[in-house]
Amino acid sequence: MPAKIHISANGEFCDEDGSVIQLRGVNLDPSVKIPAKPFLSTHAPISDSTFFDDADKVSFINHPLIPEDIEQHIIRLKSLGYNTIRFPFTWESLEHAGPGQYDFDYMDYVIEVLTKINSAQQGMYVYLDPHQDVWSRFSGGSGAPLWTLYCAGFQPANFLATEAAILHNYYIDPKTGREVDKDEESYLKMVWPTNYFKLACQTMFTLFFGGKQFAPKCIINGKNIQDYLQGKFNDAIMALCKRIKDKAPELFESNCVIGLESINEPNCGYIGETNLDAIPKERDLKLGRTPTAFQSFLLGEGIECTVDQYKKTFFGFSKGKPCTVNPKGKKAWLSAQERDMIDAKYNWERNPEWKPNTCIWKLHGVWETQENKSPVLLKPNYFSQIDETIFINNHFVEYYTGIYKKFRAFDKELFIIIQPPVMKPPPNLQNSEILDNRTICACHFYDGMTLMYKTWNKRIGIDTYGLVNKKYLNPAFAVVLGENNIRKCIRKQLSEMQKDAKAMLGKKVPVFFTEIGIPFDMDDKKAYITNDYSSQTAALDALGFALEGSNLSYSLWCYCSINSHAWGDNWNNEDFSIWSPDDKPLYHNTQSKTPTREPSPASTAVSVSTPKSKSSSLSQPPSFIKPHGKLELDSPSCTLEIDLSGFRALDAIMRPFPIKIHGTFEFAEFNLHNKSYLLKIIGKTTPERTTVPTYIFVPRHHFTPSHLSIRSSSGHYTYNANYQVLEWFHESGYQFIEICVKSRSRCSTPGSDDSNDLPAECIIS
Ligand SMILES: CC(C)CCC[C@@H](C)[C@H]1CC[C@H]2[C@@H]3CC=C4C[C@@H](O[C@@H]5O[C@H](CO)[C@@H](O)[C@H](O)[C@H]5O)CC[C@]4(C)[C@H]3CC[C@]12C
Repeated sequence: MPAKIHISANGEFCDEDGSVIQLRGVNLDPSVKIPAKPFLSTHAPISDSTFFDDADKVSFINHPLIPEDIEQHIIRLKSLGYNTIRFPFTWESLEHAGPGQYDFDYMDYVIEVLTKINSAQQGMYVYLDPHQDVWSRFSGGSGAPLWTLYCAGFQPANFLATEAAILHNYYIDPKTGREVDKDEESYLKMVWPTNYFKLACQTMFTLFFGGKQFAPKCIINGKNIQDYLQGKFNDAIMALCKRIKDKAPELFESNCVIGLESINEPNCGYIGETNLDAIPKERDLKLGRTPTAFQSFLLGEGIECTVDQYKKTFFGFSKGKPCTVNPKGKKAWLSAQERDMIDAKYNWERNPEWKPNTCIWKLHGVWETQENKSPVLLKPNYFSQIDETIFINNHFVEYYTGIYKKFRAFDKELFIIIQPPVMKPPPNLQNSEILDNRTICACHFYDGMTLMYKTWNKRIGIDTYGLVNKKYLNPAFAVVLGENNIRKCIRKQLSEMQKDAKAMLGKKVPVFFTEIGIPFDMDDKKAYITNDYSSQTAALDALGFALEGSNLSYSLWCYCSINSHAWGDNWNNEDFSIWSPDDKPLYHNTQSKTPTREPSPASTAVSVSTPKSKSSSLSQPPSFIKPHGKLELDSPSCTLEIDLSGFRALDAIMRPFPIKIHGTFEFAEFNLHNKSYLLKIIGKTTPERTTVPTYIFVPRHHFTPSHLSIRSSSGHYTYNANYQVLEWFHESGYQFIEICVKSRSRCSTPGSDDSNDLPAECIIS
């Protein structure tokens, strides 16, 4: 069983003896964003009202995985040395039928999936992610059930006409099943996040986090809508956790399920907007038709508006021709009759002041209409706050306190992972009662250029984190030139994110990149025809380089079991999966060796030692080959079966890393081009000669066992090729190890500045 994960005084993941460990893996998987029955990907056209009428009858069973296939997927992930899975699920999957009406069959299916993950060889660490994107499927993303939008008084069937949200589904021609692809009418690449600035999503997040302050009239069943929604959301998450504990307590006891993350990518909605009559200057993302907040209120009430339109150009987003949107009499709000029916169905009783068929922001006096006059924005600064940190330190903290308390009442030892808004620092919680020693901070990182342009630009890069956090007086200063500088800039961004998080939460809180990834459909999907994934490999290598430089734990976005070249991850045209059934032939085409589903021959296990080092008390015979047996390693990073088929950009995904350091981490770098790996650590001081090694994942894919060449500052090693694990028994204090392949006379890892004081090189023969 995997060892229990502890946290060191410096906020690193470690075992009970303080040996530093790294959590590495994927988000498994994005198919949880869409129902499985009926299969409703975002490229299912909406041709009639069943999309909405039957939303309470869907089932998510079989998303993320078909139970029979689980072991094979887990073996594949373990083949990369991965030990951890971020397990997204949606509120909708648990409570689609109506408030408090849980889908226990789905919960039991989740338990089945987790149990199978746990029993696949040494299992995997799993943490749960209540996932959302732009609130829900019905507002262009994933997450919340349809009834939450009804609860706010919305009529989602009219979001298309009022442009309250942009849904991929509306861009599919029901006759052909293909995407409409006519310039301004097409669904633009990465347009879905613009929903964060549209009426539906922005209102929902404002109500969820700040309903009591900004929408006091929105009272439902005696509660402000903020408390109502947060209560239902938290209860649904806890219902799943409790069901797991009741039905399969071993999943917690055996360290399979290790924790829960707070809501994915929380968003401030309108909170903090200073002028509802303008597009905020600080908004980095402007694409397609872009109404101001006030214009979106008007459109929501069926009033025609002429709105700005933005295009992506070489220089970022630039304004094009304005465009007139005419909702043709439709409103984004439920009519009196519709709302009566909905309220009767869900047993809702609303505050009589809450008028139907009316924008709730009009109801709260933000704007008004008078007969024969143009609508007037009365309070352009209604959501304005004294400074930008108000949302994170107040509204977000209030929400987080709710889930924290419920989760801690349920369990004191599991991790709780706090996730601030994307690319922003967390709240200042030092000395707060809601920060404990089993808390982790989640960060997400996406490189703006790679994400928006879907290409790996080796010449020009952007300090995305710096840009988003307004660290530059002029955005032009965020530009970096040349691939090396771009790589270093990404590394600096991740390390700054870690530093900023620790400045807010304290150094004892580990930072975990629970999402990081790249689009694979780069360069207009060229790789799917040419099989040349070099752009994707370079982009992923840059992320790997950045992460390993600080020994950061991470979960790549994503592994999608139903990925296809045609529709990517089956959601909003995204294609972030590191694996695709459509790429299964790739491995055979590009590799000389075929994947093994069996242990490799024993003769590939080799063991070498360095010559006695200057200060060494660990002198060993110059070299020996130890017949290897089972590895004494309680990490899920080990597998005897290896299956690499279907991975894309495998060279960059498959990386050496320290599974467990007998000591603490100093530095690491994997050089993909010359296949060399350098690790620097501070070995633990132990009174006796140490018998505890540092375990390093050394993938055979890069390091052919018969050609391994290793040198280090001290100690000896045993390479177990079956498990792809190197055991390095070293001395205490500053230590390094360099691993490369034998063709070169010496290892020459960039970043290594030790070349002069190295002991004699040791090469395995
Ligand atoms: C020169 C460039 C054009 C400058 C770009 C500046 C901005 C437009 C971008 C800077 C930061 C970007 C945001 C970073 C992170 C995001 C989160 C992401 O959601 C998660 O990612 C997965 C892949 O998209 C998704 O499937 C998961 O479900 C999500 O959890 C969505 C995009 C974005 C908001 C991104 C948008 C563009 C920037 C603001």
